[in-house]
This record gives sequence, C-alpha cells and structure tokens, in this order.
Amino acid sequence: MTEQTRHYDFAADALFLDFDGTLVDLAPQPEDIVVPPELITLLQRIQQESDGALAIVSGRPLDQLDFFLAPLRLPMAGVHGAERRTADGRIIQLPVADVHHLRERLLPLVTAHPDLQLELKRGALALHYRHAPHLEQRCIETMMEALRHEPGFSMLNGKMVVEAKPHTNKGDAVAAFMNESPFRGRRPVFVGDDVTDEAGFAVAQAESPGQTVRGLGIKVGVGPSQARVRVGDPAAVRALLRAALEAGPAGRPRQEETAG
Ligand SMILES: O=P(O)(O)OC[C@H]1O[C@H](O[C@H]2O[C@H](CO)[C@@H](O)[C@H](O)[C@H]2O)[C@H](O)[C@@H](O)[C@@H]1O
Repeated sequence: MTEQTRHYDFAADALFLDFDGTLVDLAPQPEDIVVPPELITLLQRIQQESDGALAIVSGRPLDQLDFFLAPLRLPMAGVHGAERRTADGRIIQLPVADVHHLRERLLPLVTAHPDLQLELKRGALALHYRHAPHLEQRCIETMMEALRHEPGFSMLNGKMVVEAKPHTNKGDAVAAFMNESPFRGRRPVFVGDDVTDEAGFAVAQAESPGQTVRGLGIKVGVGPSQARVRVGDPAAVRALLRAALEAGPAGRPRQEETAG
C-alpha cells in the first residue's frame, strides 16, 4: 500500500467503524447478516496494534453488536450515539424518549402491510420497508406525521428504513470518544456507508483546536457524501484494514490527505 492509498494508520489514528453496509454486507433482515470470521480476527488485531483506539459506531444497540462480534468486547456507540461503551468498559446511556406511543401510531400501517417490519430499540424505532419498497413514501409520511406528536425523536432515512432516533448522532459519539483515552490526540478516521454516517464524517474531518491533523471520512459505496475518500463495499473495507496491518506503522507526521 503506497502513501497515496494508505488512508488508515493504526499507530497514529483512532478508527471509528460503522457496522451494517460497512463491515458486513446488508441482508434481507437485520438478524440475517453474516459476519465473516476474518472480520473478528482483523478487529482484534487492530485493537491490539492501535492500543485500543478502535470503536464501532452503529445504529444498532450495543447488545446486538456484542452478539455479532463475539467474543470481542470493543468500545462502541449504539443507537446512533444514544448508548456507548467506553474503552475502560463503562456503559453510558443518554436519556431517551419512550418509544411506545410512537409504536402505537405506526402499528396500523404495519398491521395493514405485513411486509413492513418494526424494530424497537431503547429510544429508537426503525420502520423497515426492504420487502415492500413501493411503500417507501407511505412509511416516510406516516413516520413524519407520527413524529409531529412525538418531539423526542429525529427522523432518519436510511437504507430501506425510516428511523425515529434520539436527537443525538454518530458525530456526538465520535466527539465523546475523542475526548477519552486512548482516542485522544489521535487522528480520527470514520468509515461508514449510510446517511447516519455523515455526522461521523463531519466530526472526523472537522478542524478542531485539540486536533493536530484533520481527520478523514471514508464512504463505502455510492451516493452523495462529504467523506473525502471512497471505497466500494464491505469487502474493500476489510481489505483496507488488512493492508494497513500488513503495511505496519507509517511513522508520521503525516501530510494532509487529498480528496480521494
Ligand atoms: O449504523 P449501522 O450499523 O449501519 O446500522 C444501521 C441500521 O442497520 C440495520 O438495518 C440495516 O441493515 C439490515 C441488515 O443488513 C437491513 O436488513 C436493513 O434494511 C438496513 O436498514 C439495523 O436493523 C438498524 O437498527 C440500524 O439502524
């Protein structure tokens, strides 16, 4: 891997990884994703080589991420930043709104269309239409109407899903990690594939007084993004991580990245 294509250096960077669509391929149902065994080995090696400066930042709850990534217990942010496990193992749960009233408002639509799927989380609710794509607009409109009565949520249009989530976002989670050891002082690199990851890219790439070098967003797949680098799919993300490990530490100070 040349300096031009080396986007991540485990010795100098703090790595933030989205999960679905970034580390694993999307699947027909949230529970159907397949975690390649190589991924566990790669994450374990990066955690060791980076002195623990690796975190998963996902829309999924922490317990689901732990299930899929077992036996690893990584620092993580779940539900778009509403819950977090720090590098020293503390669990931080931000106050969130109750989802049950919101669920009641969405139930008539879901009952009328069994191909729709409601996923309940602590403080968030995902309305999946992957098996009824023609209902996208109905789902968005129904969610917008429901949220007019439920101010504790923000709406997010993801991949075949419209989600009511807490007002916190992935950028807040990255900023919180960057204030803590072992992330503090490193260059943030955020890798993600969906709209929710734009907040992570924004914080990673922002110029901030505490950061000596500006960080990097790496967008996975197609679609508009502010990320300065792009890779094709989760297999390419795993290849990038593998190559970074094989290349060894870069020995910075590094030059400012150019747009990729
Ligand atoms: O932030 P992420 O880690 O990317 O999580 C985003 C959402 O991922 C899951 O839904 C998405 O992936 C499913 C499995 O591939 C797919 O079936 C679904 O259509 C996608 O929207 C998860 O179910 C959500 O809770 C996450 O918010």
